Amino acid sequence: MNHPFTDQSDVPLSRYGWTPTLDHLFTDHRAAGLVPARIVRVHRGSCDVITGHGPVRATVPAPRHADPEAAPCTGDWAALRLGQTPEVAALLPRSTAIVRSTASRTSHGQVLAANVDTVVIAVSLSVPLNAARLERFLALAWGSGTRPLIVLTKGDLAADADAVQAEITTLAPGVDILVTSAATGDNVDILTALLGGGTTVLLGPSGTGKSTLANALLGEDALAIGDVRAQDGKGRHTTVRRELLPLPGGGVLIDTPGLRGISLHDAADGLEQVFAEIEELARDCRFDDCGHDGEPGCAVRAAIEAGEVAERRLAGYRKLQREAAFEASRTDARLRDERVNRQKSISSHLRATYKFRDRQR
Ligand SMILES: Nc1nc2c(ncn2[C@@H]2O[C@H](COP(=O)(O)OP(=O)(O)OP(=O)(O)O)[C@@H](O)[C@H]2O)c(=O)[nH]1
Ligand SMILES: [Zn+2]
Repeated sequence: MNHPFTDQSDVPLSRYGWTPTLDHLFTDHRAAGLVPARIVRVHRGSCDVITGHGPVRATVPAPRHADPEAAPCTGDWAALRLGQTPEVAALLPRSTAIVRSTASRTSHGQVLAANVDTVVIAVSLSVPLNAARLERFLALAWGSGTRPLIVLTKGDLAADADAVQAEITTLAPGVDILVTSAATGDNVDILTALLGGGTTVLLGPSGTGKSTLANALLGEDALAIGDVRAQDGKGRHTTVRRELLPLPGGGVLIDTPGLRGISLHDAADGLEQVFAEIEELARDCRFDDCGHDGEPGCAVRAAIEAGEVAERRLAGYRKLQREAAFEASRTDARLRDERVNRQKSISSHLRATYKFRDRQR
């Protein structure tokens, strides 16, 4: 029997997530002489892929669509035309796509990773929970068609991991929550089991412990090992980072700079990017807290009057500003409630302890 999936040449590719279902989808491509490959990293006009016979640098033909979402990205399955210059001939349909959301409605999203099964949302137990931010990450995971999994990191530093876990349970019903510690190795094996053979990405704010967790999952200092020294065209050495790494127990981990940089709660940052020209002008207003509403010496108004900036740009800017302020106040209120609740539970715990001691006397 020689089923293509059991063919020896395809065995390494199964380590990168190739399944019988994908193999079935590939039937026509195979008949056309193309070979399957998974995209490990994207460059301008080319990409690094892994095939059943090892890594290949392949060219990517100029896009037929203006839509950047149609461009290949890390995690995509490609149909490769081998030869003198290997070429990505087609992409298989994506099962999921993590798209960077843009505040501007007209611009297309940018796909950061494709065919991801599980989004691990890393939440540090060493700092107060930011519920609004967690909600944004959850929305991103669900919206991408992936399964979110909340991993509470730095369990060894937690004041009260159970309380945080309880709060998150009410926030994210039905989502698995796992308390881990890379320092003690707690629950890393369970996380490995939960991820199974699928494709995983780690999301979360900087300093949450994503790299540390990735290394624990990879079983060695593999993120560092994943950096390969390579020579570029001019003979210079550069560090090439693999952005898709096989996990020892099966499945793969995707780690791209785009995913690392994703920060959804920073609405203010987004504002500055989307309305850069208004932020720029506002710096020249006479008053620091200028509302651009008829104040003397307002540079934004002056620009509108001069026809340099459209009135509706200011209106859009104001709308987003209100949304950002609302978001921030919601977070602040949550944090306040949380502190109060934590204090309450600490006091009631202390009361119970004292009562118990009194009875012992
Ligand atoms: N005590 C303790 N410290 C941890 C744990 N996991 C990570 N850290 C520490 O937290 C710091 C940040 O960890 P990283 O893994 O670099 O965090 P990151 O999320 O990858 O950060 P970025 O690369 O900025 O996105 C490091 O100093 C780690 O040693 C843990 O389980 N327990
Ligand atoms: Zn002004």
